[in-house]
Amino acid sequence: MARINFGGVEEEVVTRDEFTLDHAREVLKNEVVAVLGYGVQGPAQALNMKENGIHVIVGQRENSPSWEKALRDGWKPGETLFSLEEAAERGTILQFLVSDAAQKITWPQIKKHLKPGKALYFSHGFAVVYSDQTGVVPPDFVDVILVAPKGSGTSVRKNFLDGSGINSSYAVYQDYTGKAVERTLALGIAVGSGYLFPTTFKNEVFSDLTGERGILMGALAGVMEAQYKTLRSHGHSPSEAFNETVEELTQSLIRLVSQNGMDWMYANCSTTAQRGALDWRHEFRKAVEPVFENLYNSVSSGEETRIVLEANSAPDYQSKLNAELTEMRNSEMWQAGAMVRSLRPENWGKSGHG
Ligand SMILES: NC(=O)C1=CN([C@@H]2O[C@H](COP(=O)(O)OP(=O)(O)OC[C@H]3O[C@@H](n4cnc5c(N)ncnc54)[C@H](O)[C@@H]3O)[C@@H](O)[C@H]2O)C=CC1
Ligand SMILES: CC(=O)[C@](C)(O)C(=O)O
Ligand SMILES: [Mg+2]
Ligand SMILES: [Mg+2]
Repeated sequence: MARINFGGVEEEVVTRDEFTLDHAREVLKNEVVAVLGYGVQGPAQALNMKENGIHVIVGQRENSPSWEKALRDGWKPGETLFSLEEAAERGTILQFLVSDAAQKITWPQIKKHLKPGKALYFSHGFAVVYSDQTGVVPPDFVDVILVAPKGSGTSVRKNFLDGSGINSSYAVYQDYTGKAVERTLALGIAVGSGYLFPTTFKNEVFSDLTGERGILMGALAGVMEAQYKTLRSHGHSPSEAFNETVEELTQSLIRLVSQNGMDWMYANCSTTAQRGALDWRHEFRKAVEPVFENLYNSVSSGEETRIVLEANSAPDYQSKLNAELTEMRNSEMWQAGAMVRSLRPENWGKSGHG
């Protein structure tokens, strides 16, 4: 494990140079990894592991869209594709990758198939940390481990295919076999992580729920909407408002942040922009700090979990969710966005504008 200095704080990080894929294969050579659930993370982790030479089977509800997707991806019913319970019975490592809400529902079925020495693997601390709400309390005779890729399953797969990797956090909640850490790291490398950083189940879920509700998704959309609305209310055209709010960010500036940090992005903008951004940054921070504090409290109290589980248990959940996403897609701002995207030279002739 390498000790790495992150801005003055030392942390231990595992890279795939240290924990090689060959070593991961050795650790997992007698294991059958059952990936339970084939939604977003399931396909990415299952395919990456399979292509890395790990013995993988998939468990998924039959006659569901995800079952069809598993067939299209080449998993064979009766050989490598089974019902959830059949796969849970056959697997020695059970990767519980149905949605968090479905983990609560399917837990009684899966639990039956946990035998001494098996490992129960999560990509989120959710089910275990909020066990008072989910009922997921693993028996004491299994390893309980976590590898949480810090990105969408789509990126887990895409980065694997282009030879890079995603970063993931890892944690051991319960070490029954004495080999839980080795198993966790081997799985982390096998699913395509570039490096792994340690966490706990609780820290993983608290930071993940905060991040996705915050800057990664919730704040991102909310702040963009606020700026777009302000520009529009002062008479700016949709294309101008969208370009100055989203397109310039995603096509140019955020890429510079990704490459070399915020100061470097600033340094590559005009001195006029730099002066204003350096001043206004403090205004924005002060304005949203209380919102983030409320958010964190809502995560740590279990309120966010309660909302998620309640929403997911509604019979019309999927149609309500689709309606909300459609409303977003059909808003003026994101319709303008679709048109702006179609005007990117690489998209000419593909759709939208004539
Ligand atoms: N989506 C992502 O990219 C990320 C997800 N995670 C975590 O990975 C885990 C899996 O998440 P996703 O892949 O997003 O899940 P998902 O929402 O795509 O659902 C996965 C599967 O759950 C199955 N499912 C849903 N309800 C069910 C039920 N009642 N009975 C049986 N199966 C049911 C669906 O058929 C689907 O194949 C979660 O713990 C999530 O928090 C972690 C990092 C990123
Ligand atoms: C992609 C990811 O890591 C998220 C945003 O936390 C999630 O999908 O839950
Ligand atoms: Mg996340
Ligand atoms: Mg998440």
